[in-house]
Amino acid sequence: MQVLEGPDARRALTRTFNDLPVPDAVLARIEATFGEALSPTQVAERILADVRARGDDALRDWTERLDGARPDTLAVSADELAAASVPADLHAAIRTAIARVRAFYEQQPAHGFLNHGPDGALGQLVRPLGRVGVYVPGGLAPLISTLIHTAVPAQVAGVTDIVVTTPPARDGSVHPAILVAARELGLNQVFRAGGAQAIAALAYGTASIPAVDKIAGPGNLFVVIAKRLVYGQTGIESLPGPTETLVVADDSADPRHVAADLLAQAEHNGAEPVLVSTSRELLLRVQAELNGQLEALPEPNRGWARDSVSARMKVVLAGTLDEALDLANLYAPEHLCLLTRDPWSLLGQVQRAGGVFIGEYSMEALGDYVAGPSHVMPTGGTARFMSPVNVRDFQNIISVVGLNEGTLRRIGPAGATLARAEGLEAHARAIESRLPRDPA
Ligand SMILES: NC(=O)c1ccc[n+]([C@@H]2O[C@H](COP(=O)([O-])OP(=O)(O)OC[C@H]3O[C@@H](n4cnc5c(N)ncnc54)[C@H](O)[C@@H]3O)[C@@H](O)[C@H]2O)c1
Ligand SMILES: N[C@H](CO)Cc1c[nH]c[nH+]1
Ligand SMILES: [Zn+2]
Repeated sequence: MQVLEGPDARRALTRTFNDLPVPDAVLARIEATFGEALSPTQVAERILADVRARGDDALRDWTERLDGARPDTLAVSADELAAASVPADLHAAIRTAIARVRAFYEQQPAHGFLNHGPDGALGQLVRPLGRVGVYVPGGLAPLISTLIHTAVPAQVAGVTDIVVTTPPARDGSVHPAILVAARELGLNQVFRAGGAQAIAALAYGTASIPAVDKIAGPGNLFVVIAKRLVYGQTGIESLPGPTETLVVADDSADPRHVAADLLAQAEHNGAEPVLVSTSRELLLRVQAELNGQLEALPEPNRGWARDSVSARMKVVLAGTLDEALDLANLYAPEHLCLLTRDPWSLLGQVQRAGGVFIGEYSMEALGDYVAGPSHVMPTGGTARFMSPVNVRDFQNIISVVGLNEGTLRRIGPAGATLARAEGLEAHARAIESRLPRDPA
């Protein structure tokens, strides 16, 4: 285990989304699939251009090539949706998750205002977006919860037209629990498409899949890079890519729990686990725990988690908790987990993270499912300027200006003066045309 300290730790935790290293396994799969060494961006560009040009035919070809399935119909039929079923405990858990996430977002202030005062009226109208696309990852694992954690905030915002895409299994089916969750949410537009090809379909539209006003939801590198590339053609909520968890732990932390929390996220595709501790002793004990817990995982999870731990895990020894928090803010993790003697005392120092998980009973894995806030959170350092999925992502704001004559008289001259300072004479005259003329 290489333990980073001081400037080495700062260097290792400094990053931007644009220069994230691409895992060797991803590069190897690209070369095997495309027969040449391309970057994920070049791959995404190729797929986007092809789907834009050839629509559903391209979508079917890429789905066959990348997911090994060639579904006859891209849309999940109403009968298929109605027939989907899961064991009763899973069905109940889906309902619990929906209720918890809905109850959380119903508390988010998301209304506008319109103040009629002495100036006339000024305000903001808040309107739900028209049509929204929700990407549900399904490469390694069918992320049932992600559908809930993306669609519910959109519904709370008032969006009624929601289009869901998710990669199909090799037999062309969509996981029944995703269909049950869609049904519970009242969603009936579900399509079999994953990766960059799904993002292309949502952005440009195809004969089967309608173009949307905004695409939300997380995914692997190909998905988030494709989202960034289609931004402008359509909206995107953020760049929630391969997951990452930074645990800050002191000597009071239980190494079993620290290891469990790191491994829980390590089993996601391309995940990056980071441990920052003020205790060298704890780092050693967590390392031993990690090895033991890894070996106890079943396959394929063991393989997924081992890849993240061996290829990307970072271990940092900080001099103090202040330094630990400083490093966490620099890294701006998707998840920041505080496992220290007094975790609440650190909250004031948290500046940049997708979500902060405080203490023993708020493990991030619970946040993935039923805590309440959406688990769709910015990664790759983008938590410096982006936020977890929330109601505001699914609304637009329209400014309202309805001033009266008295206000025009009072503030009009300042407007005209600024217009002339900008060299914009027509602006100034438009303002002055409604001002009373100077009697002189
Ligand atoms: N940040 C968040 O909020 C958040 C939430 C949930 C999941 N995630 C992340 O979502 C990701 C899910 O990844 P996944 O791979 O399991 O599912 P995914 O659905 O994101 O990606 C699968 C798709 O990737 C495409 N693909 C795979 N290899 C390719 C290649 N070589 N070239 C072109 N396209 C290729 C295929 O089309 C496939 O359908 C994980 O990295 C996970 O951490 C993030
Ligand atoms: N931890 C992932 C990224 O926040 C979300 C997830 C879904 N299912 C399990 N985990
Ligand atoms: Zn997770």
